[in-house]
Amino acid sequence: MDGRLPGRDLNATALYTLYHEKWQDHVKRKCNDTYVDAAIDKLRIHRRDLAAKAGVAVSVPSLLHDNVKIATKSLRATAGNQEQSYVWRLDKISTAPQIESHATLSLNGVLPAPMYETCPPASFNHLLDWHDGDSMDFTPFPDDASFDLDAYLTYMEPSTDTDDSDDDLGDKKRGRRAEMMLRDTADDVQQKYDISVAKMKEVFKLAFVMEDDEYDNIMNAAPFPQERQDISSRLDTANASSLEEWTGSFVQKHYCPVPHCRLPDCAHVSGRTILKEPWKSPESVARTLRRSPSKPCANDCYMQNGELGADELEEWDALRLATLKAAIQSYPEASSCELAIWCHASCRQFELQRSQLPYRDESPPPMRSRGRSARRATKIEVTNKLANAAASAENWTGYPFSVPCNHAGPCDKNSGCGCFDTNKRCEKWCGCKTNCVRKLAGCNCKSCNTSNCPCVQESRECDLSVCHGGRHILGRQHPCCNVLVQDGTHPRVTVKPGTYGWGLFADEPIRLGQYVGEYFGEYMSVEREDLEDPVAKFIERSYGYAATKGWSINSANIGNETRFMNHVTKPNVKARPVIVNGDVRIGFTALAPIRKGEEMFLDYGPHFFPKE
Ligand SMILES: C[S@@+](CC[C@H](N)C(=O)[O-])C[C@H]1O[C@@H](n2cnc3c(N)ncnc32)[C@H](O)[C@@H]1O
Repeated sequence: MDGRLPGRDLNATALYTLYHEKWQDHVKRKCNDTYVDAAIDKLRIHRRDLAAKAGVAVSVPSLLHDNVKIATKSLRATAGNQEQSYVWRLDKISTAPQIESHATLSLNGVLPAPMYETCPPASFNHLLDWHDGDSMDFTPFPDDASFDLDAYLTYMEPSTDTDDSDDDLGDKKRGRRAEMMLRDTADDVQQKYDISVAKMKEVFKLAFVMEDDEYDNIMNAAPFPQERQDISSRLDTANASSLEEWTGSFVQKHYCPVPHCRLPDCAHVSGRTILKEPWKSPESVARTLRRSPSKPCANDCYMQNGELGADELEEWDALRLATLKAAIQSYPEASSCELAIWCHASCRQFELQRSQLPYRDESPPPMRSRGRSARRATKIEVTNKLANAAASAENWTGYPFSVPCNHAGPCDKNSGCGCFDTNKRCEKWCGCKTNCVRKLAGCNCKSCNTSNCPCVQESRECDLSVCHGGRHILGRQHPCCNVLVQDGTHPRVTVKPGTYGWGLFADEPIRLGQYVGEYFGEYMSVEREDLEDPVAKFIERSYGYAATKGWSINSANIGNETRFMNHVTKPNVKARPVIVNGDVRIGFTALAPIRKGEEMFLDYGPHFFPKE
């Protein structure tokens, strides 16, 4: 017993009492801009207290920035028995006293960088299911003792004012205010009652008679303490030897393999309990290795409803069959119950298709190719006009990633085709026929290292399952130079105090032109990024990288080491946005040879730092 009341005691009256308390709190607090300032102050005080406790020793190394030698000060401090490394940065090369910003500590005008410099790792870009305008709450690494979650959540509360007009903004604010109060109530309920989240959601829905959308918004984002803690405890730091390994296993545990699904812990993930082994491509596939499920699954299980009949066999296209093979090859011992989601299929249908496979599977390793189309690439089947439109990311509308179309008839203006409407190419995941003119037929070049390659011309990486008739395999008979992002091989790098706060350093020599990594983060609409701007200003760091006109990839809340690359006007690394299977991704390559231990820099462009 943890002192909580039994869940059955939570009736509507008890719930309303809690809700009413929240409502009164809210009225008292008068959540307005002053309140947001107070939250920032709280964070400042927290940091100052932490620093005040520290024993201070200062060393003065010097740094070379844009060929100017700058003296910097770094400070190591001890808080309790824990040594902390504070990073100090020079805001301006000036001896004039500076205005204090996020901390009251200052040393000759040098300001400490904020402490929460790390965040959960990502190995692909994410869009949240409650998205369309919302963003992920910042979740620091569990080792970041200084991060004050309460203060942060308070800070993130929407500011409210007395604006009672009926305009959209007023409605939106009122809606969000109600949402906050309900979330706080949910939080309280979990602390007071021994009740499962599922049960609590039920009670809420009943008591507040919510619309489905409204209910989902609140419940998906509710900071249930238990679920929150789970996220950090699920990051298995102890058993991972590198950030990459950690990232990889985190993603595998929390994201399903369905290409366009980017929902952390989606229904597929919660339904799967066994697929948590690291991804490896096995030597061969033997069906005898397969585990037998102990009970039928909920996805129209093959163990139910009698013998599987050949007449139930659906006609699957080459991509789906290749996905099926890739799934089996990756997890030979997994049952069809576990793998069916790879093909968006029922477990019964998956099992049937599986039974048609030869005993040994000869398909290529899944990391190299998500699917293998039987289609031969002979010529480019699209008009120049379409190619030009697709090549210009700036002209795109809608999401910066592929949303498969699915409709009757050809992909034209009459069919309600999303790809047509947003002027994008159809991808292999799309529901249209393989000969759809909006699909890129792939290239037929030798190695795709010139601008003659039609994929390169459209700023796309080659699709190894389509280009060269599906035989365009890295490092083999038809080597391809245009799959850097998909291949993902990059040199080792280290994150440590750099020229401006944290920086990224080469851990091994890097060749000119070598691929150095990809920028991962959260897909954020421009509107959302504007809302996050005060936070970026407060922490004095921005992590948004424009992917298209309306969207950026923002690593403020989730990202990888590349988020630590600082800016100079003569950089040694350059970014190259590229379309990979319909998604805009940002890869980096070296602009010059980089020595081991050298800091890696980007040019953020003319708009990042406003002109003085
Ligand atoms: C993408 S982050 C780079 C990593 C960052 N240094 C950190 O500690 O997390 C971008 C932020 O780094 C800092 N920064 C990078 N280059 C800078 C420069 N040349 N001058 C001043 N600040 C810079 C700014 O605070 C900027 O918002």
